[in-house]
Amino acid sequence: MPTTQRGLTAERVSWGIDGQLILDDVGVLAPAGAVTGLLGPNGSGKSTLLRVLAGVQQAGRQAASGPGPTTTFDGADLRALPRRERARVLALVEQDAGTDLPLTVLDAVLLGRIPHRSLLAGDSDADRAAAHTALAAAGAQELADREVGTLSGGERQRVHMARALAQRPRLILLDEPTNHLDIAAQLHAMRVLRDLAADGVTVVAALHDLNLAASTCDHLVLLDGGRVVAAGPVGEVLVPAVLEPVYGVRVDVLTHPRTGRPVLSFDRG
Ligand SMILES: Nc1ncnc2c1ncn2[C@@H]1O[C@H](COP(=O)(O)OP(=O)(O)OP(=O)(O)O)[C@@H](O)[C@H]1O
Repeated sequence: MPTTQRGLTAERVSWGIDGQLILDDVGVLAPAGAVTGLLGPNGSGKSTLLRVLAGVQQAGRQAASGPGPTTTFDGADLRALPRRERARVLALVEQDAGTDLPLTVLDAVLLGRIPHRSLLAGDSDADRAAAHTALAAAGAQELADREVGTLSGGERQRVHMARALAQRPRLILLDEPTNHLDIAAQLHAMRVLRDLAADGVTVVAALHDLNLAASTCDHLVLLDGGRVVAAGPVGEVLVPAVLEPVYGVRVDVLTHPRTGRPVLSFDRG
């Protein structure tokens, strides 16, 4: 039965390679207008899951019989959407997505506008305005004329974010969006994600920093070994009983004196 849930719903998602199951019967719910954090140790399957959700990698079937995987957004089957249509709905910001092309930052961000214009048309004034707005929102306006290949890791990260913002997606999937960013830039990036969510966008971000997740996310999905081991509100997932067996560290949870959100402290136990 089709779901009318607003946001992203994925069910029975599996993916494997060379006989090894990397994602094992994963289900994800990412509500619209919320920031969902995708957590898990190295190699737990976060990047693979984001790529499968984005349609870059095809989900496999868990069992030969029974229903196959589903990925729906606002009730529509994402995998059934033509590629161009899907690019109008969702943006994927991958980790360290490099380019060897001699592109300026502005041109790279303008690529985000392609799904929104007719196939033979060039960039319109509106496209360029959208690109500059996205660059400003991502804190990368001063980089507009630079060549992407000459940027630092953190500068490149902002450009990836700007390209996704220029796409004006209703669903944004980000793999480690704070990678390479200094602390002020990390907080800025998470603010951008919160603002998108406030505008009704469905935001899913793979994060390693559990304190950043604690301070920013509404909803969390925790992967371990390619399976979902916990999902729910921040206060239910970021607790020692859930985190300690997954990460193999001791966890203490304090309460932030101003925000009331959890603040985590770790040691090797
Ligand atoms: N194309 C591939 N070929 C072989 N193994 C793969 C492939 N893609 C992913 N894997 C393996 O699948 C597992 C999950 O990888 P994935 O990149 O999804 O994890 P992750 O949770 O994003 O990790 P990290 O936090 O280290 O970025 C890893 O063990 C990885 O080596």
